[in-house]
Formats: sequence, structure tokens, C-alpha cells
Amino acid sequence: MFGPGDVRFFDRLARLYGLGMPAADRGRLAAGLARANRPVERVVDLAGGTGRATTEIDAPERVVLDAAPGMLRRVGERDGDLAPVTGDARRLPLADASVDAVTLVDALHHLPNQRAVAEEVRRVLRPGGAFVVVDFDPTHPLGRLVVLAESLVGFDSIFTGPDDLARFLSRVGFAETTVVDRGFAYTVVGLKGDEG
Ligand SMILES: C[S@@+](CC[C@H](N)C(=O)[O-])C[C@H]1O[C@@H](n2cnc3c(N)ncnc32)[C@H](O)[C@@H]1O
Repeated sequence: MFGPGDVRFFDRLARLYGLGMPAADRGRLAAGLARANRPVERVVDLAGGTGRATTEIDAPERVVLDAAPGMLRRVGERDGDLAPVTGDARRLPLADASVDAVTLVDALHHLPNQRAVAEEVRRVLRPGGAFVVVDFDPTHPLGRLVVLAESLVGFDSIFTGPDDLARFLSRVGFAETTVVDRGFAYTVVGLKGDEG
């Protein structure tokens, strides 16, 4: 129903997600990134939209990657230090083993073919790099409301909750997976092993 070009829709959604939560997102992202098994210099915020969550990340190089150029045009207004990159999460325009961490905030269920996305993330991560996923938890009463509302406009989550996502990341080849945080939103981290 909605594609990556629906700038106004996603912008409103992102603003809604951001309502009173920037500090919470900052904490979740910091806790997730702290699990990386290497220094976190270069972070790619996947499906980062207008950079709402990217700006809460503490790292020297922060890339906002999104399929919608209209969303990315707003990134510079928000934070001049963020680097916007247009690209599809299923075919990342990034070299193998070129990134220390990939974040995906409130967007997992917006992406088609989550297996392809997870495999791509693993490809671009350096050994010990972290895939940090923050999303609404369908097992939490408030999270369930958001997930239900989103499913009504066509975004269905294929994961029943953070444990299911952690198992999925293990199956895709992440060496170590951890549920870092639960609640209205959860944080799940998958680490790329040293063997790639
Ligand atoms: C809910 S919004 C952005 C959320 C953003 N991470 C935040 O927290 O503000 C979901 C984003 O997914 C992007 N998107 C959808 N399909 C995509 C794809 N195949 N590759 C990359 N981005 C995609 C949309 O353009 C949109 O910006």
C-alpha cells in the first residue's frame, strides 16, 4: 500500500515514533552498540528515513541509508554531520566488511524480504560488528497496539517478538544474538563472527 516514496506518510510516522522518545532511543541504541565486538567508528542506520534516530547515535561516522530520496533530503536540515545515502536494504550499496554497526529502528516490518536484508547486513559488517534492531514489541500491550495499527495499513511483522527475531538472526548466520532490552520497544543485537 505504501512504498518507500511515501515521504509525508513516513515523516508523520517517524514524528509519532519520536514523540517524547528521543532519550529512550538514544539509550537503546547506545546499549545495543555497546555489544559490538569492535570499536564502533562507522554506523549505517538502515531505513533511517529523515535521520530521526540516527541523530541519537554516538559514533564518528553516521550514514542514513534509505530507499526514499525524499526522506533523505530532510536529513541535512536535521543534522549536518549525518551522511545520507540512497539505497535498497536488500542490495546495500556498500562494500563487504566495510561497516562496524548497522542499526534498524522502528522499520524492520517496513522492509520487504527480511532474510535478504539480514544477509546483506551480515555481508557489509566487519567481523565483530553489530546489527542492532530496535522495534515495537508485539508481546507488550502498548507495543501490540502499534504493531496492530501498522498492520492495518499494510505493514505486517513476520516476527512474534524479540526472541523470535533473535532466533531468525542466528539462522541467517549471526554468530551471537542477544535480546538486550524488552518492553514497549525491544532491542535485539546480532553479532557477526570472526570468520565472516
Ligand atoms: C518508519 S520509516 C523510518 C523509520 C526511521 N528509522 C525512524 O526511526 O525515524 C520506514 C522507512 O523504511 C524505508 N524503506 C522502505 N523500504 C525500504 C527498502 N527496501 N530499503 C531501504 N529503505 C526502505 C522507507 O523509505 C522509510 O523511510
